[in-house]
Amino acid sequence: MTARVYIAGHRGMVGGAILRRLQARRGAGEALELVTRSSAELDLTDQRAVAAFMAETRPDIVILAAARVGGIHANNSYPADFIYENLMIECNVIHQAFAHGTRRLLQLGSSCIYPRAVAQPMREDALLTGVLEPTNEPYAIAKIAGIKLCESYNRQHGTDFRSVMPTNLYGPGDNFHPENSHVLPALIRRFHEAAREGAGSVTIWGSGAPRREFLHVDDMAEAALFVLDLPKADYDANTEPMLSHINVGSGEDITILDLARLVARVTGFAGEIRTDPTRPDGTMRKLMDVGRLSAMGWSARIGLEQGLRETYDWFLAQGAHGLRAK
Ligand SMILES: NC(=O)C1=CN([C@@H]2O[C@H](COP(=O)(O)OP(=O)(O)OC[C@H]3O[C@@H](n4cnc5c(N)ncnc54)[C@H](OP(=O)(O)O)[C@@H]3O)[C@@H](O)[C@H]2O)C=CC1
Ligand SMILES: C[C@H]1O[C@H](OP(=O)(O)OP(=O)(O)OC[C@H]2O[C@@H](n3cnc4c(=O)[nH]c(N)nc43)[C@H](O)[C@@H]2O)[C@@H](O)[C@@H](O)C1=O
Repeated sequence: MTARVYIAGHRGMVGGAILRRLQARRGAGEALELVTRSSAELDLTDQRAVAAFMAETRPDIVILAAARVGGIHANNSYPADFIYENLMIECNVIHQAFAHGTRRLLQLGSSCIYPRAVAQPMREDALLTGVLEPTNEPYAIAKIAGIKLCESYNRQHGTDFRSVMPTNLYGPGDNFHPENSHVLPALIRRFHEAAREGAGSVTIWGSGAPRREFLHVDDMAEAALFVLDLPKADYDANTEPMLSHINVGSGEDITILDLARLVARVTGFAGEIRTDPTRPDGTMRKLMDVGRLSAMGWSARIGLEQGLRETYDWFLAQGAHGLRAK
């Protein structure tokens, strides 16, 4: 029987990578009907619109990769947008999927759900054990609510709603906005422009000392579908009813200064790298414990330098007009 799969957020970096992978599987003969809507066609913060869409399409499977997403500056500048839009999207999609008989759902959270001073690497059971990082607390609260929505519907209604918690992601389709993006695309753009203009120095935000873990979006898409495809008994055997989320990461982290040096090398920038202490560092370290997922049989394949080079090639191929405006 053909499975109808709704990919929410298919125009985004992660949703796009998941869609490409599912299209390839359909092309290889798997019985899949893929349903997509842009935010202009369906605003997922609109409860009535989401209810009508779910009633019309009745997806068997929902992949929730739509969210209000941004880097440290965007999170810090628009906290109301980040908490409101993400809570609304999650409530509407998860509830209406339940109400219209979706048999399995996978939603994406984030590594920022964990307390800011938590032991590294961060285990799934560190959730709700301490104070969150203030620069992204509203977004993190919404992402924690997403996990608890899934768990609550599973416990009360017997649904099969799952959550993956990705580390910092990058790759083709990323947002290269100079202020609102995450660090990796921001640095690709800044170092590329500096190399092209022959600038003597590039300034990165904060002290350069924070450590981050980066995962290529193609690895992320593969991991998401790996978790989605697990038989329910296997998912349940590896999680607990009230601790049901699964970390996804590469298992390796790097300082922001070393990341900047790597980006400089890849983009051909040979000048000085300066730091800007007036910009926030955010959490000093975020490294996922990926033991739960690797015990199930998945681990990352794309190394940071290889992934960075591919992403830079994609960035160059877009030209200035192919990049997102905000
Ligand atoms: N990027 C990262 O480093 C990380 C991402 N994540 C999570 O992964 C998921 C995907 O992120 P990513 O692909 O990077 O984000 P993007 O910003 O690339 O994509 C998000 C997508 O969500 C859609 N969307 C946003 N608001 C609405 C709305 N109101 N109605 C309908 N659609 C909406 C947008 O659709 P449209 O284009 O049609 O407007 C957009 O394509 C998110 O849940 C995010 O929190 C987790 C950890 C790290
Ligand atoms: C995925 C994750 O993303 C966000 O958290 P974050 O990890 O702090 O994200 P970031 O990529 O923006 O920064 C990482 C580090 O890098 C430094 N940094 C240097 N120079 C630039 C720079 O030019 N831009 C940016 N954005 N950061 C820079 C920056 O100061 C910080 O120390 C949250 O949205 C959170 O909610 C979330 O889920």
